Amino acid sequence: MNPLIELKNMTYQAQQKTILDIPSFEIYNGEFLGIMGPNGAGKSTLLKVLSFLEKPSSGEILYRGQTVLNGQAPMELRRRFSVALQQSLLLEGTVFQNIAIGLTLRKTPKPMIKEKVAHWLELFDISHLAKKNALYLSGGEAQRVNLARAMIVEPEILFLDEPFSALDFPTKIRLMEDFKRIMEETRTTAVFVSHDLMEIHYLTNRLSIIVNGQVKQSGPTPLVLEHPNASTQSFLNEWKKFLPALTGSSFKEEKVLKG
Ligand SMILES: Nc1ncnc2c1ncn2[C@@H]1O[C@H](COP(=O)(O)OP(=O)(O)OP(=O)(O)O)[C@@H](O)[C@H]1O
Repeated sequence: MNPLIELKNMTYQAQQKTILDIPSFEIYNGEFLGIMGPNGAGKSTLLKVLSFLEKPSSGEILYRGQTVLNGQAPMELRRRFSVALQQSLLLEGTVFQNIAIGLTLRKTPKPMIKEKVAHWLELFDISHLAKKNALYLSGGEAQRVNLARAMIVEPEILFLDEPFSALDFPTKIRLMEDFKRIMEETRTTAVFVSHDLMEIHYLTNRLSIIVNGQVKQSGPTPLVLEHPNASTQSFLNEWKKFLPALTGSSFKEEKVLKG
């Protein structure tokens, strides 16, 4: 199966420092890919390169097997993706208007916009907020609007950078449950940067661990969590202390150490 996006020998440099050095990386159709790693590892930068928001310093980006010239995707290609960040960045106007933005920009006919916004308001359980000023929402409500705004354009890939991390625990759990159901129903491909192992475990089916700008381990999420390699175990073991059930309480360090 051809990946949707593929990186080959990609580096990203800033201020004479190599931030990312990634020989190969793939995003496959239909997967929910997690990207996890310590602070400053390069997760957000990788997400920006994959979503064409940042241009790599060297290497190649392929979209459906075709090289994207200079890693600089045309607007037509960038519009196939959506990005949702930790801060919901909602604009002055109603919730309805905020969710409609992507369709308005694409000059979608008004009756269709109305129909689609109603559909996504319902899916995210925020129909009652449609006429509310988007700048006066709670954190959980604002993030629901943010995700509905990203999903309404039916992106080929949804890129998420810590969208749940500012939410209190009960709000996060409720939103993650709804979000997971929506992602499964729509079969949307997603790439999800998170610090939080619980979020990664709950949502993703494949996981890449980034340390110091390099991909140190990739694989099915449960496998990576249960069997970290020599490069990822010190990072994952920190989590294991607090969430033994997620990483496998019987996780066998001795086994990994022995190879
Ligand atoms: N434009 C830039 N100029 C200089 N340094 C940069 C630039 N962009 C990123 N960096 C540095 O690259 C490193 C990786 O940053 P990035 O935000 O991608 O990491 P991260 O893994 O997402 O971090 P966190 O988990 O703390 O959000 C950091 O040390 C950051 O300071």
